Amino acid sequence: MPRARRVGLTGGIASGKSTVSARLAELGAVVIDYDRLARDVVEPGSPALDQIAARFGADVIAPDGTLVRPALGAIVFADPSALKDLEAITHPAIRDLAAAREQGAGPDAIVVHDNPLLVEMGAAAACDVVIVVDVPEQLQIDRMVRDRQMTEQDARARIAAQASREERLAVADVVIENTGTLEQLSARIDEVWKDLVEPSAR
Ligand SMILES: CC(C)(COP(=O)(O)OP(=O)(O)OC[C@H]1O[C@@H](n2cnc3c(N)ncnc32)[C@H](O)[C@@H]1O)[C@@H](O)C(=O)NCCC(=O)NCCS
Ligand SMILES: Nc1ncnc2c1ncn2[C@@H]1O[C@H](COP(=O)(O)OP(=O)(O)OP(=O)(O)O)[C@@H](O)[C@H]1O
Repeated sequence: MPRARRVGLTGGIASGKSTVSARLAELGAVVIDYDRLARDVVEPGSPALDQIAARFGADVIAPDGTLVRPALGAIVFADPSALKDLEAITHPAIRDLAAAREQGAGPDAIVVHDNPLLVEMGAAAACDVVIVVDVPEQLQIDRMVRDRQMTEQDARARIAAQASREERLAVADVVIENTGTLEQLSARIDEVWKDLVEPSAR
């Protein structure tokens, strides 16, 4: 197997993707953070933000012109058709920005697409290697409630809006099980990185 260039990194909400991608960046990967891109495409003055205001109303725009993320989140994670509309507005711009970032990486770079919706966006097949960070649902919920002050109901609504564990695992080339300590996670990432840089027979 040739050395990977485009690596997809995914996992359910609060599975530990950002922790994994931060370590991969330290090891030398160029990381494209899709949650970050999703913020960039709705900056004040962007076409996407104008479309969001037209679809969801003035209540989701603050007086300073920025998106009120909790207000929009409350709408879309309670209503699948509203979420679909939001994604139809933002995902094309997110895809374009990701392609430009990848283009800008050097020819020898290992580019990690850190995308919570890699499976949902149909982007897994275009990756050389797909890494899935996997945790049981209850651990996702515990982390969201503990670290993000979310209610259990909000946490469950976000999980319900995403692909299932099984759907993600079905496209995984590498699974990082994140049920242990941060030290164990770090050691596992180093092992995975070694295999990305110098692939053994996979
Ligand atoms: C609804 C919004 C405003 C809520 O913002 P908020 O600050 O509360 O959450 P944030 O954007 O930081 O996302 C946190 C996590 O929620 C989950 N999540 C975000 N968007 C989605 C979605 N469309 N479907 C399922 N889960 C999602 C992801 O696990 C993500 O890591 C925001 O999530 C958004 O604009 N989503 C649509 C864009 C998108 O699909 N982003 C995901 C990366 S492509
Ligand atoms: N093995 C672990 N042990 C303890 N805490 C962990 C472990 N892995 C991750 N965490 C913590 O869990 C929280 C969620 O992790 P992280 O932000 O990396 O998840 P994520 O998948 O990127 O979430 P999101 O989908 O919202 O972007 C963070 O506070 C992180 O420090």
